[in-house]
Amino acid sequence: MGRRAKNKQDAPLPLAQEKSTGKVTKILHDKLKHLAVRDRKQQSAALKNRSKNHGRQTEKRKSSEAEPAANKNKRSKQAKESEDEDEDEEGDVGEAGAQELELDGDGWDNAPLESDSEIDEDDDDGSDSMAEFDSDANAEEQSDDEDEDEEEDVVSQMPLSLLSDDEEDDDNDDDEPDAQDDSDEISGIESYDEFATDDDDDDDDDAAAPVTFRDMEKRSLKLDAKRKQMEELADVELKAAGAVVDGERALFVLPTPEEIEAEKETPPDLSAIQHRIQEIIRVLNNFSELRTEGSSRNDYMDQLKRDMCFYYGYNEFLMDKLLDLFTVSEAVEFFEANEVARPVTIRTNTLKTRRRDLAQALINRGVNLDPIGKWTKVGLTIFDSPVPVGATPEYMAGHYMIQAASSFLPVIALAPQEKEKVLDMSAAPGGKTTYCAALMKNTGMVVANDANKDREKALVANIHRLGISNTIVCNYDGREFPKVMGGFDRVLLDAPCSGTGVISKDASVKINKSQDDINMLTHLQKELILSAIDSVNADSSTGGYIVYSTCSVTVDEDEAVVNYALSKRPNIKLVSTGLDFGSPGFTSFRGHTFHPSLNLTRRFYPHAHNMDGFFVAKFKKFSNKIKTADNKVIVPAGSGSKRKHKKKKNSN
Ligand SMILES: C[S@@+](CC[C@H](N)C(=O)[O-])C[C@H]1O[C@@H](n2cnc3c(N)ncnc32)[C@H](O)[C@@H]1O
Repeated sequence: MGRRAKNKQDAPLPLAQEKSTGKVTKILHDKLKHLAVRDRKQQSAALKNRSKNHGRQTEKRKSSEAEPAANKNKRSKQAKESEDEDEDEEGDVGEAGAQELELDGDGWDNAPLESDSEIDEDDDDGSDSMAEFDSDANAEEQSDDEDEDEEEDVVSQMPLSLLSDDEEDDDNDDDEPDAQDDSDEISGIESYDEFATDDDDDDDDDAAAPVTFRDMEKRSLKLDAKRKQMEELADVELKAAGAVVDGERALFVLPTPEEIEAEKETPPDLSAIQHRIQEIIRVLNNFSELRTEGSSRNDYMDQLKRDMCFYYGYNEFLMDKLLDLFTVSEAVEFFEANEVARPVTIRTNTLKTRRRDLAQALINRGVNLDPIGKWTKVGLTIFDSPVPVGATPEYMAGHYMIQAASSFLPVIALAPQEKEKVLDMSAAPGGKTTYCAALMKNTGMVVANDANKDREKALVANIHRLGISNTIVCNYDGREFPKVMGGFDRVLLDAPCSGTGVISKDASVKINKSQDDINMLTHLQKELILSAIDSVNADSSTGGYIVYSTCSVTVDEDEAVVNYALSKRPNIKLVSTGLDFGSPGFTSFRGHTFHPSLNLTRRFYPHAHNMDGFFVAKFKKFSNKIKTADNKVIVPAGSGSKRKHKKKKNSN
């Protein structure tokens, strides 16, 4: 993964290096770099081409193969995000969302990163002084630095003739190879010939490249022969697999009950089960044409569920829940994504440092990193690190928090402002509390509560390590809250949940959840959300917001809880989370209809967003009074900034 981050870079050298590098050396260095990049491009084109040829033949058989989906998704997403990040660091979502709503003032990210925005502007000047690099440029710069090391390795392994060729050819583009290219071919440098051939064949690469070769016809014949050979090979392979006969797929037939019984007696053949999963999905996706006589959709679904439970290790309850949520193909993507660890991400503690300084410090320790994405100015993805990320001097000094990318989202949505009074109702171990405190620049007050005293130890430790001084920790059941303390400008309820969004971190969720667990959790979540709402002061001049989040993807714990809150508290409404990615929440689900505004909530999935499964809803409380059905007006204790006690009339 680190290589990916390295490869994408084409940024200036880190300043330290540039300062100490003479002009001539730099030119030479740039040439070598150009050479190495070109060489790598050629090699990857060659590889791509080969697999393309082979892939075309096997595509039919493998069309529904979901195995690489999550990884591919992840790769392209990360690459895309990184590219986007390079292009524009200004368009922060939290900020944009807040502006759009005209509710959150400047947005969270302006506060700690004023300097960043200045830097962004300066960066556009094209100046290459260190002070003018924004954090992303810096991260990029470092990756580039590593890239150069890698490139030097590549260069050192290159044939001398090729090296000198590129040196001379420095200013030429790949699409304008010169006589030197030809002479290379003549002199029989095999690798060059091969690269050129592959390049030639690669649609994605520059189309002008092939015109440089003299014996095009010979090469073309050679290429045809190679292709034919590959086709034959692929055919043999496919026929051996019994999947293709004369270009058609063989009819997939469900195993009989006897065959299923016999299967149980033999050691499980995972690849056969995986193949059957794909075949059943293929049939289900084109049922009228591909079904076999006598087998119903339910027969296929039952077999599919059995196979997926076995193959991915889920219990039937969760399998059913997830198949309610996703199409079968998407469910497979979700399962696959859960088999892959999410990238390690960290959040810069802007109370102590800036992202670019942190990135530089970590890079100096050999850490390979990149900004998470353009939606955050404080997050970094760690691709690899020679030192444990939780034990660097920067970590110890509180310069960052190891925090899942998804865990940034509710705080971005909450957008706490300086000098506000904020409640984090279930705060331990404190990723979100400490982010709130940082956005508030250690002003105002954060009340960090959690019902679990043990977990609060980590919360307290993080608060100290990160240098947070505006936060108090308390240990109540959140349901007591409006009575304990109220009148908050904003409340975050990052609710206890089943964790179905974080299976890649905790695989036990696959088998240890039942409907009873979900029922218990949703009951608690519903009580907590009402407490959270009642703890907010609707008359707050800057706030009046509640954010509800879970790391679960079940509708029971997400939309259903939010819908419940809307029905019980007519003094609130859903507003935009300010997050411009994620899927909209469900407005109806399996026969249940939710309030149409549920589409303002956001869902995040590992297979779609390369982050933990997550749900975020943001409410605005517009009144402290609740009108009941029989027209009574109730003012729940804790809504206003001060609790009002009626004076008892003295009976004497
Ligand atoms: C999802 S975790 C919170 C993670 C935390 N917000 C963070 O970002 O680090 C849910 C938390 O809810 C706490 N919790 C469970 N029941 C609670 C209750 N009745 N009142 C308050 N907190 C509760 C758990 O102890 C757990 O720490």
